[in-house]
Amino acid sequence: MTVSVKICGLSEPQSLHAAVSGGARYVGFVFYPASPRYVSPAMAAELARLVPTGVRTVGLFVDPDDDFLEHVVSQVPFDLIQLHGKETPRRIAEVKAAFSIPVMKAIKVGGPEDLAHALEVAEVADRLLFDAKPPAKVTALPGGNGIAFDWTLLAGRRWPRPWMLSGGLKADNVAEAVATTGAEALDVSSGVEDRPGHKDPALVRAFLDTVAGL
Ligand SMILES: O=C(O)c1ccccc1N[C@@H]1O[C@H](COP(=O)(O)O)[C@@H](O)[C@H]1O
Repeated sequence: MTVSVKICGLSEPQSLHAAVSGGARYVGFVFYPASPRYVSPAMAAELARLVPTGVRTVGLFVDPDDDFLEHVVSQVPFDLIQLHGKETPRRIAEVKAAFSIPVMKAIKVGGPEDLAHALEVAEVADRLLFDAKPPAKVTALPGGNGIAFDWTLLAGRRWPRPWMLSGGLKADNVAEAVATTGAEALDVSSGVEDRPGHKDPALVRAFLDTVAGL
């Protein structure tokens, strides 16, 4: 089985190179200002120039308004917009219509009830992304927290859209994550960092090598 990988939160040429040379099929840039992985549109545009044909660029946003999306999208070419906030199906449809770029919507999974919501989202989003819902007591970002969820919730489930698994993935748990969920695409951010917001090229390569060996 070929499992594709998105390395998210890239902000430097070295880690971008490690991602694309190691076989990542997607690279993600974070436009959420409170994130340690935030990149300016100008920096993302420079990095996007280094992305070879065949690797897809993803812009990650959290509840963006149209002005902010326009500001970024006019500078950086994206193959996919990732919405990682509280965007409703209606808002997802608006973003698709306004920017003509496919949308991947993050579903925060805490329990089975969140998966019912995913079916509603799948009516409008082009792709789904399952991430962990941080426990209420934890002060956390809307994503990129290195927290995994109960993967058995996805076991045996089928979805009407292509989907990615994310949340707390790293080289030493990814085999179990894929075996449990059947995921054919993965998204990783903090699991390939040596400190918050800083990708370690060696960890990026180790993750990609592990996935390639599944
Ligand atoms: O990475 C971030 O900083 C981020 C900020 C705001 C929303 C989402 C973010 N990242 C996404 O979160 C998941 C899980 O990441 P991790 O591997 O557990 O660190 C992933 O889909 C990232 O794209």
